[in-house]
Amino acid sequence: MPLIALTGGIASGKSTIAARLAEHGAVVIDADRIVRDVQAPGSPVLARLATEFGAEMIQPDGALDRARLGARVFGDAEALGRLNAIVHPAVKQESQRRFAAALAADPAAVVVYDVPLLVEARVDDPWDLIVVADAPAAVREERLVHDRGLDRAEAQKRIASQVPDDRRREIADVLIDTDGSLEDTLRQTDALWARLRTAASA
Ligand SMILES: CC(C)(COP(=O)(O)OP(=O)(O)OC[C@H]1O[C@@H](n2cnc3c(N)ncnc32)[C@H](O)[C@@H]1O)[C@@H](O)C(=O)NCCC(=O)NCCS
Ligand SMILES: Nc1ncnc2c1ncn2[C@@H]1O[C@H](COP(=O)(O)OP(=O)(O)OP(=O)(O)O)[C@@H](O)[C@H]1O
Repeated sequence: MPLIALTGGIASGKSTIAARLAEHGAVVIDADRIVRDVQAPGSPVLARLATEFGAEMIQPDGALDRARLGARVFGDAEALGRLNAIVHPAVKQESQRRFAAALAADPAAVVVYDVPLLVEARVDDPWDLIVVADAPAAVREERLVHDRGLDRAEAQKRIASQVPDDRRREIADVLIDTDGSLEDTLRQTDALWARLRTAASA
């Protein structure tokens, strides 16, 4: 089972690449999805977040107030570090459980882990291949403002909460340039899939 890490800064196009790989047959495991699952109402992670950041971080329906916690941590490195220390171990454990489940279901599966914070949190794991979606920070900032409706200061804080682009490029086995058209990104993704298929049958 090849285990592939797909990383990139916020709004670099990871989801676009992951969706295309899934169409080809890859099993995609999404770290942002796991984050939400381990923070579900009633979870131990959510209880620790309330202790650390205040009960007002929990909404009346029991769910995490994501906008409120985001406003608290992005732009405050110390608070972000405390958030990461609570959430990341649970995400690591759950992701490894999902990799094992994918392997058990199909030993030949190509498993792709869509993970924004690879350099920051998981670079030393035993990946067979590291794929990096790469678009300049200025382009990603525009996408956050125009496509996702973040205000500019918020977008800049999120980008600044992650390592700079060159740190991701340094660890890339495959770099997908996501600064062009969507068709360009899909073409590069198809080429990656062809490479994975060839490696699997060799
Ligand atoms: C702070 C929270 C509640 C904000 O939630 P929100 O719904 O606004 O954002 P969402 O979770 O969808 O994340 C969107 C993007 O923000 C970036 N981001 C999220 N968390 C972080 C972080 N701790 N450091 C840097 N960038 C981050 C990623 O690029 C991610 O894809 C949430 O992001 C969170 O709990 N983050 C901590 C867990 C984490 O590190 N997640 C990143 C992947 S493991
Ligand atoms: N060449 C391109 N490749 C990929 N995405 C592009 C491209 N041009 C524009 N986009 C747009 O950029 C946005 C990238 O968002 P996407 O959700 O794929 O990024 P992401 O890396 O998964 O973000 P996040 O870290 O927030 O999960 C999408 O709205 C997509 O349509």
